[in-house]
Amino acid sequence: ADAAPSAHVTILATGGTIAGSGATSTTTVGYTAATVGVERLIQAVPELAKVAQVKGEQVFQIASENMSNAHWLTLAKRVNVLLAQPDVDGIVITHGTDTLEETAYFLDLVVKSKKPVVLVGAMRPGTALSADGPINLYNAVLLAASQEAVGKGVLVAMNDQIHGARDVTKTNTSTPDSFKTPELGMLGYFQGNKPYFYHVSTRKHTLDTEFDISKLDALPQVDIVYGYANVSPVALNAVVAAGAKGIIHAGVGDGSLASKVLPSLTAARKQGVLIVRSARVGQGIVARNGEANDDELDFVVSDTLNPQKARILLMLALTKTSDSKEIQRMFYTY
Ligand SMILES: NC(=O)CC[C@H](N)C(=O)O
Repeated sequence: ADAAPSAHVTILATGGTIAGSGATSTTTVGYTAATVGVERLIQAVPELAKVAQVKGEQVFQIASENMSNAHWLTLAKRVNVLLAQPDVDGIVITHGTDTLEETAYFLDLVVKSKKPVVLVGAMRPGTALSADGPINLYNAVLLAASQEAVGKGVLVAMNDQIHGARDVTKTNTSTPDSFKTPELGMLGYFQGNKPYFYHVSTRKHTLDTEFDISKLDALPQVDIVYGYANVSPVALNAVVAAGAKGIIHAGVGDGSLASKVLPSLTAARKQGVLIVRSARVGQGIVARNGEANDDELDFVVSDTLNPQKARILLMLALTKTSDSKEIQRMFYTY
């Protein structure tokens, strides 16, 4: 018999379609997410035992549209405790795909370890024909058990591809190839039971960040307001009235600010609310002093972060400082 694999990987299960089940084998929408427990996920892929000694923990059992700041703090603290143990070599987190990229980026900024952390989900429930969960989970464990993944930051394993937390995004509502890193590029592939890396991000992550959530039990309120034709400041004003400490403006184009919205943004900034100019487009740079005079307005630009990831960085930034120049530096660092 083969010797047992030496790497120890803990699977933290949080719910999603990877733990979902549908009425029939052709049910690929309208199924129920977050029903199958972590032990059954592990039992469904006996091949995992060939690549790592696997342990499971059910951290949550939710659809990821319900992921909250509180869930993130609980999850990140658990990840840091586990990775500090000598008998844990890597972590896999099973997750709903809707906010998987957000959880991945949050962890990328707060995990204090070089050991691999890999997020994985599925686009089809386990009951479906050609369910993608089992192979995705197998690849994720393979990656978390690998030396290649050490020091690469938080990774996402989907559809035989390896993506980096900062730049990956869900691009399709339902197809198995939904996760992509358009333009900036995925990091690598799985093939023949091995991960292969080709790219690394130039941005800092994990051990090289300045963020420490170990003593936090809440994160500052940061909300996103969307730009569109015929926009009014109603949504923005509501968010400010609700007490937001920061706002991500998901502007049209390269982060343009409509003249009907600008006065409310300026007023919010004067009240101390941090304003980040981001773009709903999803790719490309929002340039400082490009589409608006950010120096004069005292706004921050998101660089290439999409709005939902800019929200995460701004929340963490606000746990350290309210200085807009410092926060701008962080947006060019992470
Ligand atoms: N494919 C999925 O995982 C989507 C299921 C659910 N909406 C979630 O994100 O948890």
